[in-house]
Amino acid sequence: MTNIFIIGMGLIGGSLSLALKNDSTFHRLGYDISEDETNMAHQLGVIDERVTRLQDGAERADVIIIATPVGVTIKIMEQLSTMALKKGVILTDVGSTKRTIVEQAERLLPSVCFIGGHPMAGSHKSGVTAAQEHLFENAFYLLTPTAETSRDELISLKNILKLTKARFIELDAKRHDRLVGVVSHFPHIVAAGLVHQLEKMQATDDQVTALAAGGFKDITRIASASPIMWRDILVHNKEEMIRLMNEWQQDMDGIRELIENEDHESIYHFFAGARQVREGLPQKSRGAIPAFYDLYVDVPDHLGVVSDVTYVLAENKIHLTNIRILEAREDIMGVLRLSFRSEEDRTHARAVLMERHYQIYEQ
Ligand SMILES: NC(=O)c1ccc[n+]([C@@H]2O[C@H](COP(=O)([O-])OP(=O)(O)OC[C@H]3O[C@@H](n4cnc5c(N)ncnc54)[C@H](O)[C@@H]3O)[C@@H](O)[C@H]2O)c1
Ligand SMILES: O=C(O)C(=O)C[C@]1(C(=O)O)C=C[C@@H](O)C=C1
Repeated sequence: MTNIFIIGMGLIGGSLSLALKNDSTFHRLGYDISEDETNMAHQLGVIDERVTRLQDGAERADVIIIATPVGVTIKIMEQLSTMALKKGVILTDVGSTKRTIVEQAERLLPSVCFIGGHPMAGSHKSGVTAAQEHLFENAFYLLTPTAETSRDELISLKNILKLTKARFIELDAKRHDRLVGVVSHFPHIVAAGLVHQLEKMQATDDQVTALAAGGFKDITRIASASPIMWRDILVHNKEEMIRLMNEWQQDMDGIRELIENEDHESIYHFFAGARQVREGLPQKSRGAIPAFYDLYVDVPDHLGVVSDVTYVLAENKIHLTNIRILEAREDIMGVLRLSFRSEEDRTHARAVLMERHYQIYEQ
C-alpha cells in the first residue's frame, strides 16, 4: 500500500483524492484544519481515512500533497520540518504560485524531495463538496522540478498524478509565476475590480445590479472565488502583479486618451486586435466541464421526447453532463445535443439509443 496524505480537504485536495481513488494500492489519508471538512470528505468517500493530527498522517505518508492556500502551505512545511517523515517521502503541493513555495521547501526541508505542482484547472467554488473526480482531465498539470530533483522522483510523482488524466508540463518556478500571473492571477484582480466598480455605482443607483447581464457575469465569474486563496496568491506573486499592474495602468491611460480624442481607427484596432488574439487561443478541452463527449440525436418534435431519451439513458445508468435542444420547431425534427463525461459513456449511449431506433450522429 502507498499511503498518500492529502493536507487540505477543499476543492483541489478533494478533487485530487477522488482522481486517485481508482488505484487500489493507494490508501488516501486526509487532514484539514476544519474537522467538519475532513468528516465531510470521509462521508463523501473522498478519502479512505480521516486524520485528526497533522503529524499522524505526515509520519505515515509515502507521498504528501499539500492542498491549502499558498500562505498556509509555507506554514505546513515549517511544521513538517519538525516531524519524523519517512525516508524517501515525496512531497508536492497544488498551489497557484511556485517561486516562494519552492524556495521555502529548499530552505525548510532540504533533505526531502519536494516537487512543486499546480493543476491548471479549478473553479470559483471552494470546499470538498465542490470536488470533482474529473476536474483535471485534459488540463495542464504544471510541475516545477529543480536541479536537485532526480529523474526517478519525478517519474514516481507523475505515475501517481497520471490518474488525474492531466497533461504534464515542466517549467521553472519563476517562469511559472510570470506566465500564470498573466493568464490567471492578474485577471482575478480585474474581475474583482469590475465588481467593486458596480458596487460603487449601486450606492447611487441600485438598478445597476439588475442590469448586470451576460457580459458582466461572464467576465466577473471568478470574482466569486475564495478571498483567502487570492489574497495569498497576490502576496506570493507580488513582483509580477506590480509589474502587470503598471503595464495595465499605462495601457488603460492610452485607451482613455484614444477615447478622449475620439480616435475611431485606433479604438477599432484595440478591439480588432484583441478579438483576433482571443479567437486564436487553443480551443482544446481543458478541465472537467469543457471535456465534453457529445452525441446529436434527431428526435421527433413531440411532447415528452426529452424525458424519453433521458429515461433510456438513466435505465442504462449512463450519466449525462448536459442536454440541450438545438432545434425544435413545429413540423420538423428536433435535435438534442447530449454531453457525456467520457468516451465509454458516449459509446454506450449511442448503442442503447440506436437500439430504440433513434437517429444518432456526432458533430
Ligand atoms: N480553486 C482553484 O481554482 C485552484 C486551482 C488550482 C490550484 N489551486 C490552489 O489549490 C490550493 C487549494 O485551493 P482550493 O481551491 O482547494 O481551496 P479550498 O478553500 O477549497 O480548500 C482549502 C482547504 O485548506 C484548508 N486549510 C486551511 N488552512 C489549513 C491548515 N492549516 N491545515 C490544514 N488545512 C487547512 C481549508 O480548511 C480548506 O478546506 C490553493 O493553494 C490554490 O492556490 C486552486
Ligand atoms: O476556472 C476558474 O474559476 C479558475 O479561476 C481556475 C484557475 C484559473 O485562474 O484559471 C484558478 C486558479 C488556478 O491556480 C488555476 C485555475
